[in-house]
Amino acid sequence: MSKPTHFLSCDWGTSSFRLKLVELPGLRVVATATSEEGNAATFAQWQQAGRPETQRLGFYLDILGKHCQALEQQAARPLAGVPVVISGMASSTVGMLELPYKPLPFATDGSDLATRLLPATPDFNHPVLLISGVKTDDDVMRGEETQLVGCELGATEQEQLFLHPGTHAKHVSIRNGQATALKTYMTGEFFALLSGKSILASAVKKADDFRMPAHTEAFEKGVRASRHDNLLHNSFLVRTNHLFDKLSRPQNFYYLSGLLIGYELSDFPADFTGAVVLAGETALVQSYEAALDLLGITDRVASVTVLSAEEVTLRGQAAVLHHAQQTGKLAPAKAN
Ligand SMILES: O=C(O)C(=O)C[C@@H](O)[C@H](O)CO
Repeated sequence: MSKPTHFLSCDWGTSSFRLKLVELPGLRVVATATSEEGNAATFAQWQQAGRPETQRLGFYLDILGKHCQALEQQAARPLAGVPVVISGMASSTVGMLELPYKPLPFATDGSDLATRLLPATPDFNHPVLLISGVKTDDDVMRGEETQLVGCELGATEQEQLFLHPGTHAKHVSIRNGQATALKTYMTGEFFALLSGKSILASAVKKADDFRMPAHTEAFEKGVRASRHDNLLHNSFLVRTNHLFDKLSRPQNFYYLSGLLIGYELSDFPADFTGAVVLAGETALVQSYEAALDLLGITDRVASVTVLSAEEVTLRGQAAVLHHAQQTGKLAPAKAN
């Protein structure tokens, strides 16, 4: 038996599927497959198929298997036996196999997260390590716990705050190597609903050039507005900005974004002076960084460290895989 030289990293979220062939120990990505087959769409497909519950895992593994084959072709090497590590919503009610949440606190080195090993079978020739989420009495997360592990925070006495922007943004408090509290904000989901499904939809146009001065200014205007007045009132101004030609539709995109991120960050603990770790997709992280600055948070905390979603996902999954191998849950594979 020797240490594996690769693993398959699967980040299976609500709306997207990402599979990567990753080299160990350097975490270089060798091949990538992405699709819109997130857990919500896959679950809807599964329900439409009307097959018995006993076939659900196989249904999801077929999708995974199809992408493993695509990676095998891309990488031009056999991948049989290479372990797949899955984090995200695949362990939820809409995923391949529902696993119970691990109650907080959890260790930031990934050593005590709840996982399930699905051994390789003739139909699916990879062992699968499925990582479950974590919960408090009134909150949950699936996927971000693995990304938090990937931040490699270390066990310091200084309080740390993990900020993860997204559909369901997460704020997690950490001390002495333990994640102790969690709060979810539906910032991204509210943004999608307001900008896509409400009366504001015709006043907003998706844009991706935050650094354009007119866009940055509109974003900052939104963040500033969140410091006074009511969210329900301020959101309506997206419509009047458009009616009265005060902001263009792309500017309104950033104004609404600034508004919602500003309201989320108004919950940032006033007495927190520790280290902030901001991890997520580049465009969002950029906006949060700007908002933290504008709200004076950057100046009063010890540090703000920015990490990308990809690096923390890969590092987190590799750490959980390592623990599973150390504890004998997953036997080290033959050299692959
Ligand atoms: O476990 C669940 O069912 C969730 O809804 C968790 C969700 O908020 C993810 O953490 C991010 O989308």
